[in-house]
Amino acid sequence: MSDRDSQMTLLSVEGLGITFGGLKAVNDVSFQVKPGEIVSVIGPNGAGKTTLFNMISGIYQAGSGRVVLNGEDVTGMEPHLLARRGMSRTFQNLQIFQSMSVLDNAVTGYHLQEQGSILADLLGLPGSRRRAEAARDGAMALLGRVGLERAAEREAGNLSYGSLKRLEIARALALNPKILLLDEPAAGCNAVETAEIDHLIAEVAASGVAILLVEHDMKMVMRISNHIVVLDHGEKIAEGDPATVSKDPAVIAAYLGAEHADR
Ligand SMILES: Nc1ncnc2c1ncn2[C@@H]1O[C@H](COP(=O)(O)OP(=O)(O)OP(=O)(O)O)[C@@H](O)[C@H]1O
Repeated sequence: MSDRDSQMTLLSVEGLGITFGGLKAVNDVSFQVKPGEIVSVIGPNGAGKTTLFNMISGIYQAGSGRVVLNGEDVTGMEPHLLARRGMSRTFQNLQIFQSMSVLDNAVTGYHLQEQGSILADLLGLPGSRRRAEAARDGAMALLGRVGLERAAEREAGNLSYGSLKRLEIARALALNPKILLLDEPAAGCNAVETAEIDHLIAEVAASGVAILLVEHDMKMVMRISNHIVVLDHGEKIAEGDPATVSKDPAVIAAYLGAEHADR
C-alpha cells in the first residue's frame, strides 16, 4: 500500500459518467482526493475535463456514478449546498463584478454561503451590520493572503488578468472550503502571473485545503501536482504522480494524437 492509499479520502469520484446526445462525454471515471493534496485533471481538448468538473460541482446531473464528499453522497447536490459542505470552485470564465471594488468582490464570497443573510442585510435586520463588518474583515484578510491587499479599493475591472484570477480564488476561499476546484486558473496568464498562482495554490494546499485542478499549462501541472488523472475521449486512461504519468505511453499517445488531429 502506498502512502497515498493509507491517507483518509476527502473526495471520492466513483464511476462518474454523462452522455450528451449519444456522445459519452465522461465515461466511468473514478479517482480520489485527500486533504491538502493537489490533484490535476488533464487531457487533450474535448477529453471531458470541464464536464467532469461540472458533475462534481453540481452544475450537471451525472448520468451514472457517485460523488462522495467527506463520506456523504453529494451526487448532483446544488452548488450552494456543496459550498456548505466544504466544496467551492472557480470558473474558466472569470465571475468577477468588474465595476465593483476588489474588496466588495471578495465580500460577495461570504454571501454565497448564507442566502438568507443577504435579505437580512438589505432590510438592515439585527445582526446584519455585525455580519457585514465580519465579512469585510474576512475579505481584507483574504486579499492579504492572495497578495491584493493594496488593491482593495480599486475597481476590479482595472486589475491585471493574473490579479483577477487571484481575486477569484480569494472569493472561493471565503467559503472556507475543504476542497477547492479550480478550472484553468492560469489560462490567459503570463509566466510571472502563472508563477504567482502556482505559489498561491501551493500555499492553500499547505494549509490543508485539497485542490482539484483542470489546467492546460502542462509545466504548471507537473510542477505543483501530487497526483494527476488523465482523460481522453471521456475515459480515464492513466493516473499517478507527475513522473509516472508523463512517461505513460497511453498519455503520450493521447497528446500526440491530439496534436496530429489539430494539423
Ligand atoms: N453541454 C453540452 N452539450 C453537448 N455536448 C457537450 C456539452 N458540454 C461538453 N460537450 C461535449 O463533451 C465533450 C467533452 O467536453 P469538455 O468541455 O468537458 O472537454 P474538456 O476536456 O474540458 O475540453 P477543453 O480542454 O477544450 O476545455 C466534447 O466533445 C464536448 O463537445
